[in-house]
Amino acid sequence: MLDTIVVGAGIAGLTAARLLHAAGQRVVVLEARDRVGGRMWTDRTAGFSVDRGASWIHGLTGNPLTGIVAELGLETVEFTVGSFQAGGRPIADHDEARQRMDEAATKRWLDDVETADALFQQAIADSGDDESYADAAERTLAGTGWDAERADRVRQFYRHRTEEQCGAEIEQVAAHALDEDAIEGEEVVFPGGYDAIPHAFAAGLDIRMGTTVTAVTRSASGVRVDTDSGAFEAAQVIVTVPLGVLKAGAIAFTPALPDAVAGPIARLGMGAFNKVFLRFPERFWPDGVYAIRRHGRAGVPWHSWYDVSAVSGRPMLLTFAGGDWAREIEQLTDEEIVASVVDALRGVHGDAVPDPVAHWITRWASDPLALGSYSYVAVGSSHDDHDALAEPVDGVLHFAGEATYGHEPATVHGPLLSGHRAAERVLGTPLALTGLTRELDPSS
Ligand SMILES: Cc1cc2nc3c(=O)[nH]c(=O)nc-3n(C[C@H](O)[C@H](O)[C@H](O)COP(=O)(O)OP(=O)(O)OC[C@H]3O[C@@H](n4cnc5c(N)ncnc54)[C@H](O)[C@@H]3O)c2cc1C
Repeated sequence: MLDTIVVGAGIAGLTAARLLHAAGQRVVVLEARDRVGGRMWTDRTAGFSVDRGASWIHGLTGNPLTGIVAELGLETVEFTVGSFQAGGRPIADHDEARQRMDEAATKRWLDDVETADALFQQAIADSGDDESYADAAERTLAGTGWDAERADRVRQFYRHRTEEQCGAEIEQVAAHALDEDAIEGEEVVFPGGYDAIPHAFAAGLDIRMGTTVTAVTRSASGVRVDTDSGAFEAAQVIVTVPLGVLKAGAIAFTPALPDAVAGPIARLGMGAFNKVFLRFPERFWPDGVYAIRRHGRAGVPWHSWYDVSAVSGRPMLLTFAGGDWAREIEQLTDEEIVASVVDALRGVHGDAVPDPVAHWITRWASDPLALGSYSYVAVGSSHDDHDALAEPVDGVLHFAGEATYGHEPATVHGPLLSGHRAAERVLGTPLALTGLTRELDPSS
């Protein structure tokens, strides 16, 4: 019998499997896809890297990924988005009439965001668990005494914040959802592709690709894991599939999961966030800005385009769709999506925008092995629900992965740390995180 089965070869599963293997356990990883990395997925079909899932290390300071990247010798490029902060990097802002805002107008807007954010923190602190981010935002804006147009610009900024950070509409997200989102400092991306990390972690592990888990049964002697290609037995199992997969009931748990775990699965939200990369024959946007942004009215999609030329070495822009819009575009064809993005860009830059020569579009919400992009604290849930989801069940079933790490959900380092925590619980002993990149002895 195996010591531990790990379900899912994303960063959480691979971290857990690697630490357990290094500790001498017999471990098998069951992965439904034909690749490792899960939501870390680099597309290299065009001869350069396009990260369809995670791109950024958010906050290098105190981040376990920082040391891992150094040990693996991976190339990075500094590209600080500041977790959707308003200021910082030079952004070419455009007003509702699509005119480039001058320095004074941009500063006025940034000052407004800063003023509102200070009030917003208090409004959030005063909010109960059943109140939404939208409720707190409206209370804040009402307190500013601003006219409708001025308040609406900041309102749209808040909407975009939850769409991008949570993959959800502002009304769906709990007022306290972003309380723990305090990632500061420099951020980097990977010209060679972020999935170099999961590929390095996978080396030396027994990973059964193309193996879809359908059921997990607990018994006095351990666990039985049924898949579409046979059953596996082990003393313990770590399940790292995305929250969307758990919510859909794609894996049958017997006996049924206790409320302490089933409750968080039901209460937490699974957001949708998609990327659209467009490669152009030449640059048409100004040098020295890291994004083009237009201030829109409610319901107007495509508002920010990030210059990712430094990553690919080609003239490329990246834009995002989050929340309802992310789910809507998944029903459109690639051609319809590209036309819609280009139309919005031409609204800003006019005929200077040539037809793109290539595009990459993600559809994470309809991917059956993700069913969304990342989790968020929905109205009625709390940050504690993330960690409650990881509480061991009957001492043999553990959950890990993005949605189980309350301190840093929706990141890469959060699930990495959740895999570390699960491995420690399986062994019942503290484990050093160092050594994740060390070569594994395949004979052990
Ligand atoms: C578009 C997008 C952009 C992002 N950007 C960033 C970013 O810039 N920075 C950042 O830090 N984070 C980012 N994230 C979040 C980050 O990618 C994820 O939080 C992280 O990769 C999740 O790792 P995980 O191991 O928890 O899950 P996953 O990577 O999803 O791994 C779970 C694995 O389980 C497998 N699986 C599912 N069902 C089954 C089954 N029934 N049987 C067997 N296997 C199964 C899946 O195929 C998958 O490989 C982004 C995510 C998305 C989608």
